[in-house]
Order: sequence, then structure tokens, then C-alpha cells
Amino acid sequence: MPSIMPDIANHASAQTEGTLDWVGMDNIELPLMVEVRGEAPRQVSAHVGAFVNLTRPKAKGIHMSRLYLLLDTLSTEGTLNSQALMTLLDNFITSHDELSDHAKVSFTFDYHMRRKSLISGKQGWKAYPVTLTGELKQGELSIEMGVQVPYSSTCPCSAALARQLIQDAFEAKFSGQGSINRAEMHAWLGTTEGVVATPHSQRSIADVKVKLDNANLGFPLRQLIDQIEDALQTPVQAAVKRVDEQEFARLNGQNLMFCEDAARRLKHLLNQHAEYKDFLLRVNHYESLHAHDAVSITAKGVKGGYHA
Ligand SMILES: Nc1nc2c(ncn2[C@@H]2O[C@H](COP(=O)(O)OP(=O)(O)OP(=O)(O)O)[C@@H](O)[C@H]2O)c(=O)[nH]1
Repeated sequence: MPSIMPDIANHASAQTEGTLDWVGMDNIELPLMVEVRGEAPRQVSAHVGAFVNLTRPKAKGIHMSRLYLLLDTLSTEGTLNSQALMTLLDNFITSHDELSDHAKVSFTFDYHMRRKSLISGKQGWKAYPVTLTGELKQGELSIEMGVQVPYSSTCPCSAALARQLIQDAFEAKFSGQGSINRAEMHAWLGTTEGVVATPHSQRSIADVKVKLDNANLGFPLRQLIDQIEDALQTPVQAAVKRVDEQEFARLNGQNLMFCEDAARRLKHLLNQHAEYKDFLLRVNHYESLHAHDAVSITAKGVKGGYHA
């Protein structure tokens, strides 16, 4: 190894001068202990983005290795919680004395949760894609928590059209009869001639980002996922026996949703919780009627905050 190695980041000047908003690394893969509110810390496999700004127009570049090694220490010795996030971002800035005064980090990972079946008492895993992002500017920490929650949506228009066909089929079958035989009708309703049409439904994703007001209480990830699933009523299921599938069919029938309905339910929910000081949500219905998607997007409407 040569005794003195060139140190471009420290000693060379920028070819073209200028400040930069963010410089760093993206998609760093590392295992990480994550602690969310009310849960024991657990290991996840994270993809990380680590950034600082570059305030000196003449400086050649930032010191990528310093950010990387700070992350590595968190991965090998620490646990990601709100305090660790603050410390990490603070260290990003202090390690770039004279070069940077803003720092940003994002962790993307799947968070697995045990989910109960609707009726049978069975359990299974669901993996929720999560992104935790922290930004430190002028000593102020801002934390964003994003999660994607899959659910089922049954089209209300299709359901109404199907009901009409069922009514028509009923008329055609029973119109000539003075009094209807109850047993005959019960049996007929159990056939595909009786329920002649079914509405289409689709796997859908609620993509929700919230800005946390007070992350000292921990990342309320389980709480947010539970709230979203409770509001929508038709989250996709893990373990399913027939009794669960039947209950799922009932829930879908009682929660018919356009993408507008789903977005309004979630907006109403998030507006009720002051802890989410801002939010941005996007509801994607991956249509089975069309080859394209039905989408609703909305934000809380905070001045200077998220916008759709
Ligand atoms: N700034 C910057 N560094 C890059 C880039 N691509 C790769 N690197 C490399 O990142 C490596 C780490 O840089 P530094 O953190 O400055 O490494 P170092 O000089 O050994 O570390 P310090 O002594 O702490 O400054 C260097 O080998 C750079 O060449 C880039 O686009 N920008």
C-alpha cells in the first residue's frame, strides 16, 4: 500500500462549483434491529438511503465512507428507534463538519406481523412494506412513516348491476307462480342460476405516509396498520379456512368500495389522529374490470406540507 494515498474528497476542488441539496448513497443493504411502539425489537433486512447536503461550493465531495460506517455501527451494535434515528442523523452532520448541515436517512424493509383469521382462529404472517425516513435540518427532526397495506375492494357499481341481474332472473323464474315455494326458492338461490352474476373485486393497495408529531413515543407502525385495516374492513388474509373465506365474502359485500370510498375512509381516519400531523395517501385498485388501475390520492392539506 502506498504511504500517502490521494484524498480527492478532501484535497481536490470541484470542477464546477455549486452547492447540492442531497449527496449520499442509496440502496445500501443491511440487517437491522428495528423497534416499533409496543413491540419487541426485531431484525429486518433493510435497504437504506443515507444523505447529507453539500454546502461548500468548492468542496469536491462528501465522505461517503463516514455515512456508511455510521450505518454499519447502527446495524451491528444498535437498534433503530426514534432516539437512534436522531443520533444517526446528528452524527451524519458532525462527521461532515464544514460540508453539511442537513441529513436524511430512509430505511425500507418488510415488517412481518402475525394476523388472525376472521373466524377459525388460525394465524399467519403478513409482510407489510415499510419506509421510515428521518430528516434533520436546523436541529429539527422530522420523521415520516410509510406503509403499504393490501386489501380487497369490490366494485359497488358492479355489485348493483349484478343485483339487478339476480332480480331479473328471479322474475323470470318465479313470476308465473302465485305463491312461491319457500324451499324451492331457497334451493334456487343456492345455484348459479339464482345468483346469476357476481361483482368484480380486486386486490388493492393503500399506500400511506404520515409525518409523526412526537416520535419519542416510538414508531406507531402496528397502530397505523391496524387502523388502516379496521377502516377498510377487507384486508387480504393470511391463513384462510372456508369459514374465514365466507366471512371475507360477507365483509366484501358489506364494504363495497370505489377507490374514492377507500381514500375517503382513510382520510377520515387519519384526520382523527393528531399524532399524524400530516399525511399523504394513495389508494390503488388493481382493477379486474380494466387492464388499468383506479387511483385516488389525497393529502391532509397542511400548509407547506404534503401535496397530492
Ligand atoms: N464523494 C464521493 N465519493 C465517492 C463517489 N463514488 C465513490 N466514492 C468513494 O467513496 C470512498 C470513500 O470516501 P471517503 O469517505 O472520503 O474516504 P476516506 O477519505 O478514506 O475517509 P476519510 O478519511 O474519513 O475522509 C472514496 O474512495 C470515494 O472514491 C462519489 O460519487 N462521490
